Amino acid sequence: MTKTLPWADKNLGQHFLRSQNVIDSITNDFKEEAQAIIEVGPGPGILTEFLAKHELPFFVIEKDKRFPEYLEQFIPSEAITLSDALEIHLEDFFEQKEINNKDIWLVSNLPYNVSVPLLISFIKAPQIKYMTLMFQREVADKVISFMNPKKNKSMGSLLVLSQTYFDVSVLCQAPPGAFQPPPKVDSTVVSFKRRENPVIALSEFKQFESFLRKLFQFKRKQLGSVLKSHYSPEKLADAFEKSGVLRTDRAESFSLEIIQNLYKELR
Ligand SMILES: C[S@@+](CC[C@H](N)C(=O)[O-])C[C@H]1O[C@@H](n2cnc3c(N)ncnc32)[C@H](O)[C@@H]1O
Repeated sequence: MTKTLPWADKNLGQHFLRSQNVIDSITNDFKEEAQAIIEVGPGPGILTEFLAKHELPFFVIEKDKRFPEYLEQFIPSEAITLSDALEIHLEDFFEQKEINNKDIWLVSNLPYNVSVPLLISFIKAPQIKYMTLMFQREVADKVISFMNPKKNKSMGSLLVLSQTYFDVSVLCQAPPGAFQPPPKVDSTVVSFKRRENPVIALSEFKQFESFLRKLFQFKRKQLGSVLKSHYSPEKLADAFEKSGVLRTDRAESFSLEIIQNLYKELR
């Protein structure tokens, strides 16, 4: 960086990366198959500087008006969209930028307060084939923790949605000292690769998400009582039998496969 870092705006979740190891882990996660790159929340351009070295169409979306003057050291002003990423419809955005037919790698050191809704919007955009995302560790645990498919009790919507549509793996951990200013929490970098043939088609995302909302609303309650107001007793009995679950089971302990099967039986 040639310019000194600006002061960090806490309301925008600003913690700038300073660990070269973490910067390298993220930027080295580049896949040769990627045909375009998007960075969300580039800040003053700590990752941008490295990402811009690939000779691919590259666009960034940043909310803070102070940053274009920093980012323009590395990318042309036309590549910078000054906006709230949550308000952007990604598929329209890709079309405007003429990358809607490309396989996109999306990179983001995510602002913690908006990481979950942003992740959902990334999952829904089919052009995004690869992602390298930094999360607060607790959020990363909800995406990836799946140590024992039989005993796991942390099953939830975020894990199901992420892993139905992507293969996910942890790239590295980032302690508070990896950032300036240091956050109060640990962070985790997660790598995502879109599944070519997901068990539930992306076109059913909305319906699947709404099923998961019902399923996990009371995830410690027995399945039979959680779902009884949404489906007829016959339909439920049939779906439970075909998916190999009991009405006394609790959704928090299901495997990904059981949840996908249950959805398919009940849709
Ligand atoms: C954790 S900082 C990361 C900065 C830089 N990429 C880095 O790794 O050091 C998060 C960045 O996201 C930006 N940001 C916060 N909310 C945003 C939103 N809704 N849309 C776009 N950018 C946002 C912040 O201004 C900040 O630049």
